Amino acid sequence: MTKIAVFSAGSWGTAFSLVLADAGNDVSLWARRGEVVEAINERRENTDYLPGIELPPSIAASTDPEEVAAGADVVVLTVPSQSLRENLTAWAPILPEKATLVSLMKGVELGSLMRMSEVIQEVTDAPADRIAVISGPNLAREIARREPAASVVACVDEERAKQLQAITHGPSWRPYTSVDVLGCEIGGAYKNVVGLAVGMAVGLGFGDNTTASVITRGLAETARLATAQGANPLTLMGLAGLGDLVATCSSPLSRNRTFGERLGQGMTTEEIYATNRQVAEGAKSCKSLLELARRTGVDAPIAEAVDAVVDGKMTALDMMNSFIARDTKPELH
Ligand SMILES: NC(=O)c1ccc[n+]([C@@H]2O[C@H](COP(=O)([O-])OP(=O)(O)OC[C@H]3O[C@@H](n4cnc5c(N)ncnc54)[C@H](O)[C@@H]3O)[C@@H](O)[C@H]2O)c1
Ligand SMILES: O=P(O)(O)OC[C@H](O)CO
Repeated sequence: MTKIAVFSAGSWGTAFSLVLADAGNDVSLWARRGEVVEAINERRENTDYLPGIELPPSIAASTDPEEVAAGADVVVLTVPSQSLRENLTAWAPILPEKATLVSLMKGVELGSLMRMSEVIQEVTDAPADRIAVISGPNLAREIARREPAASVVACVDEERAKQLQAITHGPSWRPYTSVDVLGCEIGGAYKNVVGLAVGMAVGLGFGDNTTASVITRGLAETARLATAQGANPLTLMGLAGLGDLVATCSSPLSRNRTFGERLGQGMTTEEIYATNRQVAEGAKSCKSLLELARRTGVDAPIAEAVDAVVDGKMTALDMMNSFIARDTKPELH
């Protein structure tokens, strides 16, 4: 039985622990708060982040990171992206030396503009071939209900990706391997920004032509940046690109789409933060991705406009109008 440590017990950490448990692994799950640990261990439910879902006994929770990490073959990291560096700096000394480090996060760090696998590498000194990324159309609540879904397990070391594929493949979750870590991470972070823009269109009352147009141009923008950085263009057509983009932009379960919808309805970013505890990564990663695009010399009108709306410098309606008014050009440029 593979021992897997999951940091932490938010929506995705808890739902992915279920995937791992269903696949026959022994899972230890770190939570910040004692009451979450108690609910998981005693009532078999994460009442805060995944209410109504029964968790199997092979998932054991603790607030002690050392206890959670002890003896782990695989360490899964799933805190909000902007908090990874600080948390991982504290955890790095207690992580088993040979463990595979897996990022489930979909964001780009503000300031450093690093992807999550790069932050992991810098903070832990682990070589790139020990770091993997899992990304795809995986809305936590649907996964927790065991609705069938696929995803991508990416690692520059193909053998390690295959090992992870084997230990995560379960009754309702199908992983594919990839060696394109960069493409998967840019796809995962960018779809949140496009999800915000699509949510704004929905909040403004626009229909499927509008959302399909934003999704498609969002995919073009994502692929422009990812390929300029060295990603395989086909990754963006796959589960970690198009797949995740479609799931996020279509689903009322998506926190990013919902955040965008509220902006479209006229709420401010501060008002949304005041009513929502869960992370909408795109509201921060729009800034880091925009800066990454600027430094790479890539045109990123959607990230630029989303950033302006999030900062209250533009309305959602002005954003939509600005997309239409842009200089015309061939589709494939
Ligand atoms: N929820 C999903 O459907 C889903 C699916 C795939 C990937 N993801 C990605 O997984 C990552 C985590 O998302 P989530 O959905 O679990 O978020 P969440 O908001 O549901 O949970 C976040 C977790 O991190 C903890 N946390 C918050 N701030 C923290 C801090 N400063 N330090 C330490 N812990 C902190 C919270 O207590 C909670 O346990 C994000 O990058 C997200 O994009 C989410
Ligand atoms: O709820 P969101 O917007 O963070 O999206 C969740 C997942 O990333 C969908 O795959």
